[in-house]
Amino acid sequence: MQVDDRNRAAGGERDPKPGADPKPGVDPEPGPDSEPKPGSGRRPKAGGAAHVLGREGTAGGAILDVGAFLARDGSTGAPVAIDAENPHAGVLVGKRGTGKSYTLGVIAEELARVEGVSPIVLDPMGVFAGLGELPGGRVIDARIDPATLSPDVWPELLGLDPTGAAGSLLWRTVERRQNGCGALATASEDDPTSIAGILAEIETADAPDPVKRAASNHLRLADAWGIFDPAAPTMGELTGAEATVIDCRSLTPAAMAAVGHVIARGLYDYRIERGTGPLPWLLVDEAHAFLEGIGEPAFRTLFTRGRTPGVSLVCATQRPSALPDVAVSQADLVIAHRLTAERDVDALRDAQPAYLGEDLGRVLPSGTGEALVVDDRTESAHVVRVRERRTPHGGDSPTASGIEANRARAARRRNG
Ligand SMILES: Nc1ncnc2c1ncn2[C@@H]1O[C@H](COP(=O)(O)OP(=O)(O)OP(=O)(O)O)[C@@H](O)[C@H]1O
Repeated sequence: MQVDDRNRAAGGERDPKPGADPKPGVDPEPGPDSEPKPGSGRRPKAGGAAHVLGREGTAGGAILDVGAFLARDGSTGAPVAIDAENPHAGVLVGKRGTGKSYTLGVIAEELARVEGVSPIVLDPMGVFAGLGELPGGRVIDARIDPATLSPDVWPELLGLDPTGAAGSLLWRTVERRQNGCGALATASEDDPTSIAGILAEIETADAPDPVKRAASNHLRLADAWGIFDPAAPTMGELTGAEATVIDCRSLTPAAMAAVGHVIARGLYDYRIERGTGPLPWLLVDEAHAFLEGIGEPAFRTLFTRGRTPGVSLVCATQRPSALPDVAVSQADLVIAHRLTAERDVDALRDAQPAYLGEDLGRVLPSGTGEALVVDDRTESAHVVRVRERRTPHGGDSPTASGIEANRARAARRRNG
């Protein structure tokens, strides 16, 4: 492991990175990263950032100001930034209350200021609403177009065995309708891919009544999640905004997996097909909730191949052991707040053995807002203090009125 000991070596005994400034304190000479790119209104200036994580050398380009190096005595040193010029895959971990959501919010704020990128936040707790105050920022309800779910994922999404009678009836029905060759596909006044259209098609299917009933009941239950909407924003619309928060409060676990699947897969496919427009950064809080079921393979793809077409991903979770094995091992940026559960420390260390040593549990910083950042590009690790938010952070304890608002929101979803 190579540890940049400019303020505090994460690994203690390990060698500092060759060529790194061995003196604790502020790097006196900000590199060329401090030059803003000409002609870019939103592009943040580096403002003397001494160290850019996720970027080799001193090449210029967009950066995200996230905080400052943290010294052993608790003082802060040179500014620390994250590269935003290139796509990245990151994981952000830490036990409850250590600052994961807050740090994710800092990254989103910074991305919203960068020209040519578009942050999209999956917000399961409603703590990112403050980002809607950013110029061009918006908070939208979680909605997905049923047509964007391929026929094979429907049985699993609805908890049906794809090889069982009801699961395969559903699969075949969705397939026929998406191909425009269902019996009612053209007769229905509804969008042929709507839930109502699929239900109507199942009614006319040549299948035993109990099988049709089972498929229809599961479909109606899913409809009550309130997320299916043929007019849901397209990936082009999502990536066209300065910053988008997708409000996923009150969604069931299956609905979260569906939203995660559609957004993660959709952004990847969109970039593969179009290859133009702002580069999406998908920021996912409580990521383990979205990576269940049908969500998992879509995120796995983003972790392993997302950077090639230009999709960045940052997944925050208090349970790194619940992420797919590729998540931490493929991440080129690991931001670790305090972790105490042995299995979570192990998951982190096992996936990044080259950088994180046996004493990882001991060297993770303990203060709120402090994090160990592992940078795969420069093969180094640093302890940083994350800067304060510019927009309100909504991570406060739940209040009775907040819970009531959640209930009302869930009811609105159910009633369309
Ligand atoms: N960098 C920071 N600067 C100042 N305050 C911070 C910072 N990071 C976190 N905090 C404070 O700590 C609180 C908890 O942070 P946060 O909500 O991000 O925790 P979390 O790790 O996401 O917790 P949970 O897992 O419960 O969602 C915040 O409400 C904020 O007040």
